[in-house]
Amino acid sequence: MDARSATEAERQDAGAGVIATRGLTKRYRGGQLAVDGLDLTVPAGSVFGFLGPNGSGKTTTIRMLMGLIAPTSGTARVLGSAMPGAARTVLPHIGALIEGPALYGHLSGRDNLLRYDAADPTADPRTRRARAGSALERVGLTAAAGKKAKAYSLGMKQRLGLACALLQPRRLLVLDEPTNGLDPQGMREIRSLVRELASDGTTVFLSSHLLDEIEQVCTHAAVMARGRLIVQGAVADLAAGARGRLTVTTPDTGEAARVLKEQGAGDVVAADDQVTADPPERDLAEVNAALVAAGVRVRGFGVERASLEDAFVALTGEGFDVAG
Ligand SMILES: Nc1ncnc2c1ncn2[C@@H]1O[C@H](COP(=O)(O)OP(=O)(O)OP(=O)(O)O)[C@@H](O)[C@H]1O
Repeated sequence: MDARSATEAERQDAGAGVIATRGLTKRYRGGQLAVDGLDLTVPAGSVFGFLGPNGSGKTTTIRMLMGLIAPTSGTARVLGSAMPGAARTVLPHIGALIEGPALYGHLSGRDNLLRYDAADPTADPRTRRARAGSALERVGLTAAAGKKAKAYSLGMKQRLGLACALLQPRRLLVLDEPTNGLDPQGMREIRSLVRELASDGTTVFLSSHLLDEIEQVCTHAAVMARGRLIVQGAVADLAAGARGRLTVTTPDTGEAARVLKEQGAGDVVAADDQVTADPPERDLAEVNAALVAAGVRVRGFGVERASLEDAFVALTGEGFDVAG
């Protein structure tokens, strides 16, 4: 693949997907089926969110994609080549941040990068400092480059890990839970950095157990539950596949709840001055009219835009509930 020109490589990615797995399965030695028949297609140029509760198989999948462990069965193609066989030629095109960056606490941010770069036999030593400088710039660490890494906040460490991944031009970035353990400010910083990195056309594959994170950052997503793929596609399409909640604002919540149930609404929940429900399969104007006819003082009536969470609940019949 080294012989291919960049445009040829991009054309190939666009056709087959930057990542494409077929029937990818991993059963650990203890018998645990961690990933079960996964068919995943990651389009070129997407920011692809790999979403699932803890233990759903995300890390195991990423480790197979990176050639760190072999699948029990099925195939994984990354940048057009079969893994784990092609790991040596494929991995140089991938920037990865998996399970937190391995940093030397006693070295400065810049020296960590220089050391990381020096471990890459293809990296020209004459341009090393310039590479480190521009990677620091991209992740916003120039001002803190001289500080020891052990004095960095978690968010700064994560950004330094990203800088390592960005030392060379990459066609694909793979980030495993990049905001895990960060405070809200740190999360915001990493999210906006990911958006920025993607804006030049680099495909970004990131895992998360946070639904709203995926909605905020990603163009595409795949949802995992218990090792299986529940759904994948463009985030806008996934959310559109589910109906949002009907919300009625009224002081007469008891009567409103009764009428909504009578009209066929599901999961009716009354609280303070609002009743929410899964909308019934009928013209909502009729539902509104029925409320008014029953004497309910309707002060607000509408269906909220469906979120990815609604889609997940609709698809699995479960809440997207994660412990930690
Ligand atoms: N090395 C291993 N040996 C045996 N079982 C494992 C191993 N690694 C993971 N598992 C099991 O495989 C399942 C999937 O784990 P995995 O780490 O891939 O999920 P995950 O979605 O990445 O979750 P998390 O966000 O908690 O890392 C879990 O039930 C886990 O306990």
